[in-house]
Amino acid sequence: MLGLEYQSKRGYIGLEYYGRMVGIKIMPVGIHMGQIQSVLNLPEKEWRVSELKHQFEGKMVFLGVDDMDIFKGINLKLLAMEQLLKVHPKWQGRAILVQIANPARGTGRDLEEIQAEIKESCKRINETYGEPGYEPIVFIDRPVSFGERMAFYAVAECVVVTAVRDGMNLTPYEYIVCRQGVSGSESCSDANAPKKSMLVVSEFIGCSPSLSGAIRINPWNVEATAEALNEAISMAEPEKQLRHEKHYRYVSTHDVAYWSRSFLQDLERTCKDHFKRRCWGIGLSFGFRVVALDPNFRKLSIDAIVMSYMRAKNRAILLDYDGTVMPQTSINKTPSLEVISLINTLCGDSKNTVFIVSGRGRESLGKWFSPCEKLGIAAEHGYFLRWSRHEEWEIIGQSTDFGWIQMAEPVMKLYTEATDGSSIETKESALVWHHQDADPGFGSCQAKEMLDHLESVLANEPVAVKSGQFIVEVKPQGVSKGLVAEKIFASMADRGRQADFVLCIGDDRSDEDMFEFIGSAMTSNMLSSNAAVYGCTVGQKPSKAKYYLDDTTEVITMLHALAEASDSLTSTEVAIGSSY
Ligand SMILES: O=P(O)(O)OC[C@H]1O[C@H](O[C@H]2O[C@H](CO)[C@@H](O)[C@H](O)[C@H]2O)[C@H](O)[C@@H](O)[C@@H]1O
Repeated sequence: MLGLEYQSKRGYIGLEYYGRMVGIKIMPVGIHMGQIQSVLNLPEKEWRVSELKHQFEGKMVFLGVDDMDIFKGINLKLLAMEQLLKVHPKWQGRAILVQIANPARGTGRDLEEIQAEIKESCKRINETYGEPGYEPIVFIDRPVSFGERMAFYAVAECVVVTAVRDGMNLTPYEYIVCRQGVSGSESCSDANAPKKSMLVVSEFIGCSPSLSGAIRINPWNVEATAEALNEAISMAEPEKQLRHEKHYRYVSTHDVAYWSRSFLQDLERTCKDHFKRRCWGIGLSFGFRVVALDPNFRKLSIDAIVMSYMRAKNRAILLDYDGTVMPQTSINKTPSLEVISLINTLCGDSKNTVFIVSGRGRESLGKWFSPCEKLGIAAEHGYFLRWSRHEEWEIIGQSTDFGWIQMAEPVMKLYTEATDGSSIETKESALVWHHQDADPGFGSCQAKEMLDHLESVLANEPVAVKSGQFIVEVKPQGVSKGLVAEKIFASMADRGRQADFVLCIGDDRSDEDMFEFIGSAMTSNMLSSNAAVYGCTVGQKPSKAKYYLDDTTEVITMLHALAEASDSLTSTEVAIGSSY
C-alpha cells in the first residue's frame, strides 16, 4: 500500500510509518436510533402521514431524498422512472416518484445545467405519462423538515438512491428504521402490519455493501435501474418482509453508538504503544518527518560495549556491509585497508566469530574479503554462507525454483525503460532494481509503484519483494539476515560455544530481520542466558535495534575500540601485511 509495508491483521490493516502504527479499517458509520425514534413519536408527523396517505392513496410511491448537487444522479433516477413507465405500462397511472431535493448548497454552471436537465425531465415525463389526478413525478425542491421526511418514508414503498459518487448516504438507514416504526406508536407502518423497506441503491454509495437486502444498481445504466424499480415493487410480500428484517437487524445493531465504541477500541489498540514512544522531528523541508522512537532506543556507548566485550568468552559479531562499514556515498565499494585490518584483528581473537552479512553477491564479497582468512560471509542476504575462506559456500535457501525470474524481469525492464538512471542487477538468487542514479522523487515513486506491481504479479511465487536503500529486490522466500543470525548462533551453541556477546550492526530494512531475531534469541537456548546483546542501527530512525550510531565513521570508531580490546593483535597485523 503506497509502497509501504503493511500487515493484514484480523479485520484491519496495520501499517508502520516512521515508527508509528497506523491502523486502516473500513468502519461504516450508523445512525442515531434514539433521535429517529423520538421524531417518529411527534404528533405533527402523524398528521402529515395521514395527509400523504390520502394524497397517494392506491399508488406505489418511490421516494428519493437527495441534496441538489451534481453527484446525486437525480436526473438518472428520473430517466429510469421514465423507462419503467415506458417498458412496464402497467405502472402508468399507478407508480409515482416523489423526489425531495434539498436546496443546493453550492452554485455554478454545472449545477445550473443539471437543474435545467431535471426540470426538463420532470416536465417531459409528467406531460407524457400524466393524466388528470396523476402526476408520475412529484418534485419537491423546498426545505423539508426531518419530521416531514419521516412522513414521506412512511408512505414510500421503495427508496431509490442513484448517486454516482457519495459518502455513506444514510437515507436508506433512516428509511429502514422509520419503516420498522416504534412499538406502541401509530407509526409509519401500521403498528402490527408486516414491515417492508424496499431499496434500490447505487453501488457507488458507502452504505451499499451493508445492505444485503437492497437491489444494487449502476445508476449510469438507466435500463437496468428501471428493471430494478420494477423488481422492487413487484416482489412478493414475504420476500420484501424478509429483506426488511435483514436490513433492520443490521442498521439497529450498527448504529452510531456501536460505531463510536468500535472506533475508540480500534484507536486504543492501534495507539497502545504510541505513548511509550518519543516523537522527534528530523530532516528539513520536504524531507521533514516526525518519527516515533522507543524511549529505550539510545546511542551505543563505546565504553559500555567495550566493557561487555572484554567480559565475554564467546562473541558473535555480525556486520552489514553497505551503509555500515562502507559509506553509502562511496563510489569505490571495495573495502578500505582500514576495514580489512579491523576485521582481521577481530577475527584474530579466538573468542570471536565474525561475519559480514550482506545483500551483495558472493563473488564480489569473496574477492574483497580474500585477505580475511577467518571471516565468515553471508552473501545475498544469506542465500550463500561460508564460514571461512577455506570452506565451501553453503546454500541456505530452500528453493531451487527460479521460474519467477521470467515473470519479474519483464516488470523490472518496464520500469527501467521508463525511469532514466535506473538499472537491473542480476544476482545468483535475486533480481535487484536500482534507482540511486535516477531523479530522487521520481525514482522513489517508481519504486513504490513497482513494488506493488511485483507483489501482485508474484503473489503465488516462492519469493519476497523488499525495498532497501534505493533498491527493490526480489529474492527467494525465507532467505533473510535473521535466518543467518539464527544459523550462526545455533552452530556456535552446537560447538559448545554459546554466544555471551552479540553485536549486530546494519543500516537498512534487511538488517531489521537480524535485529528482530536477536531480540527474541535471548529467550531461546541459542545464546548464553547472561549474553550481552547489541543490536545497532546506523542512523537515528525507527528500528527494532535498541542502539544506534550516527554513521559509518562512528561504526569504524567503535570497531577500533573493540579491536584494541582484542587478543592476538600482532599476529593479525602480520596476516594483513602478507595477503593484501
Ligand atoms: O546488505 P547490504 O550490504 O547493505 O547490501 C545491500 C545491497 O547492496 C548493493 O546495493 C547498494 O549499493 C549500490 C551501489 O553499489 C546502490 O546503488 C544501492 O542503492 C545500494 O542499496 C547491491 O547492489 C544490492 O544487491 C544489495 O542488496
